[in-house]
Amino acid sequence: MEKFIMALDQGTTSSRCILYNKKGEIVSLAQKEFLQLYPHAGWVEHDPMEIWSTQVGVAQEALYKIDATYENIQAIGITNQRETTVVWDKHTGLPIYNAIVWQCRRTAEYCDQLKTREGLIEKVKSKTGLLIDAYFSGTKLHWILEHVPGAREKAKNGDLLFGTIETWLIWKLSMGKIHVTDYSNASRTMLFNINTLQWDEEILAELDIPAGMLPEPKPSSCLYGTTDPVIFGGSVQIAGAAGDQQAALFGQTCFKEGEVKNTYGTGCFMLMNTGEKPVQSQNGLLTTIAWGLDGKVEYALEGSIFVAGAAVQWLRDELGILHDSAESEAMAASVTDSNGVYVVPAFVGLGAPYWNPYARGTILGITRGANKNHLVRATLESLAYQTADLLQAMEEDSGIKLAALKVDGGASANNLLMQIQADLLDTMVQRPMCIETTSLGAAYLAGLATGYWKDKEDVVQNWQIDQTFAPSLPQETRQSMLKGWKRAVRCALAWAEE
Ligand SMILES: Nc1ncnc2c1ncn2[C@@H]1O[C@H](COP(=O)(O)OP(=O)(O)O)[C@@H](O)[C@H]1O
Ligand SMILES: O=P(O)(O)OC[C@H](O)CO
Repeated sequence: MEKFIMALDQGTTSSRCILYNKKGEIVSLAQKEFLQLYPHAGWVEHDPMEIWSTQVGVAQEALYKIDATYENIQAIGITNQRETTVVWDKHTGLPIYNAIVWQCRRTAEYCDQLKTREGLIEKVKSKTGLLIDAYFSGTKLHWILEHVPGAREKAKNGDLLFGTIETWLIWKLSMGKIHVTDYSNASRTMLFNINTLQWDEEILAELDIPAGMLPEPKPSSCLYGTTDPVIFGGSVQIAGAAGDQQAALFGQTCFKEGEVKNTYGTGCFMLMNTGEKPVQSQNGLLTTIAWGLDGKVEYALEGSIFVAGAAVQWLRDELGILHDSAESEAMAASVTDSNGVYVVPAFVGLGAPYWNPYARGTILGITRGANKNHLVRATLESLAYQTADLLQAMEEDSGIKLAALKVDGGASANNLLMQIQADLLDTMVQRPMCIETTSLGAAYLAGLATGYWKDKEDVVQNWQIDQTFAPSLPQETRQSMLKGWKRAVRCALAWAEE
């Protein structure tokens, strides 16, 4: 009987299940979008039960589509939107509040307070590799304990559990038996010491978080346990887990130091493998755990952009000028440039390298001739400009001049965007055949733990180029476009300062 690896990819906007064969080819795929909740300006939530029901639903659908059963599945690998925080009652299995999503800014003021505590900024940076920011799980967890009636007391009594999304899914898949996280996800909480690979007691005390509610940290490729037989009709091994951006780095087979990928999804995330040593950024990048595998841990430098494909969704859902995201390509290609229009999609503040939670979205440079096609083009360009900011920071931190950028994620399907990206970076952009590298990475991690693939060399050969985009813009035009972007960003930041 042919065996596959099941990758569960729980993203910000949809839950996906993909079954992979040995060649890393997709044999079945099912996907379901779920509700985005915006209870206040700058707040973002998901319903954890909807995350679970869509995720288990697409898993069953992916099996059903090819007439497969649990017996065809060698192992499950999970990858997930990171930082998003769930707290649930361990007796009832019910969340006590909605999941607070990574994009949510509700704890920005609390972060400002934390930053005034003596030595805490430096401590957080050296221990966790992160900055103090509302992006990470720690302050979201603190918010739930402070604001949900009775939560703090229940947590002290040991009745509540915390998890990022992979933890929540593993707990649900095992019907409450397994409470674990992997190192890559743990490294996004601002509570995890990336040097000792343990929850950091000093930071837990600063944020008043009881250690008893935290999951057990484990490598990203190992046997966590099995699913409860009720879910798929029989038990399946759960053997891989990683945050989606680290999983994409793995799926792109960036196994060597200095290799970089950029993923264009809801947000946009550039990661560079820095090997077995954590590298501290001087330019607003994060130090994070790439994965724990083969008894060791590897690290990455990361640039995080909060709004990328989400800006295209905004054109579709809030402005109604697109029917679907893919239409952005034809509309943007119908004009030769953005006609001087700049969009800074700082809808939830700005991430790397600016780290300003109060910045807000701006549209600049509008003249009477500007039309909706220019606006769409300027929005696509904003993804490429933000990426250019990251690459500059990464090259300065690492001292490495990139020869080519490997890309993936939903919006990397947009050829015009990829061409604009190559032009603005003045660097080759390489798109692989499989742009579902996030789920592929999770599949590899699970497959390596269970002997489906032998070793990393066994999967490298699966990576194949679909298209390369070469830079073709005159230097003068490029420099003037980048200069305009910097001015536009200053305006978005100035709004915050007012
Ligand atoms: N052809 C396209 N052009 C521009 N943006 C696109 C295109 N296809 C998808 N997107 C954007 O990519 C995002 C979806 O990518 P995906 O990798 O599935 O994201 P996530 O994992 O964050 O849910 C959406 O925000 C969507 O607007
Ligand atoms: O849902 P994505 O793919 O945009 O990824 C979200 C990131 O994990 C947030 O850190």
